[in-house]
Amino acid sequence: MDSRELRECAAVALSVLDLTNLKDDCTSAEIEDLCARATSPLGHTAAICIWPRFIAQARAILGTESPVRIATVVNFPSGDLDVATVVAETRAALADGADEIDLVIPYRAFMAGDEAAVERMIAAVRAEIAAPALLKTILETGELKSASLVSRASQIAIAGGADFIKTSTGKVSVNATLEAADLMLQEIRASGRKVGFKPAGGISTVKDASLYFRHASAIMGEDWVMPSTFRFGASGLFNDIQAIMTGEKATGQKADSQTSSY
Ligand SMILES: O=C[C@H](O)COP(=O)(O)O
Repeated sequence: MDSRELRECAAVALSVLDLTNLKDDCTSAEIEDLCARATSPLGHTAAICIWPRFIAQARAILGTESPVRIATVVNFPSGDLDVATVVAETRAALADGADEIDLVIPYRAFMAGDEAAVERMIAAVRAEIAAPALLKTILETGELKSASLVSRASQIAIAGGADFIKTSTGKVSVNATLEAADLMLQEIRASGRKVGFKPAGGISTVKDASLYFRHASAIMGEDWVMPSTFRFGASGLFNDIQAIMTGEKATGQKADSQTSSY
């Protein structure tokens, strides 16, 4: 990848970034900073992704006409809450001004063989969310441990009406991987539906981002990577995007390869 390609890649990564702060100790000052970075002179991100308690603050900062959407998380990060609680979280988030709900599926129940628990959760939350708001389902692929479970969880989420399937919370030891991306993208393609893909967790360089772009384009086609179908969930990627777009960081090295985890 030459320096021009890396700069182009950085610009695309910015446009599909869900700029994330889901730190347990996130502060209001950090939300102000996140909103500023999401709307910097470099261009705007697709969204910010924040804890529910900061939605109203972010909405007040961004206003109602902002191109930056507000994503939040429910049933996060354990995936263990009951359906009524998660529905209440979702309603409150939408009332506060969220545009996108990132729902952790009950992945532990799923791993124990309870597919119906996943279907019930997705159906209940889906019923609360009307366009243009979006439902993203977090599969926590690093915990699923097998390719067949990643594929099956993707199928259930897609059948349940998810607008996006997302790899990870960023809170477990294995987060986004290229192999999980491959499995999830294959399921999106096989479904024939317009479902987006969000790799999340541990993606911190534009070179990493380029590997996901390459995968997505190979499976879904060259023009598929856009905010309506592709997002990165990342807290640190913005720094590398900024360094490359402003020329602070020398470019021109080749993208590194990455190994499989299944
Ligand atoms: O949903 C996004 C992840 O929580 C972000 O994870 P990260 O902090 O490893 O980029």
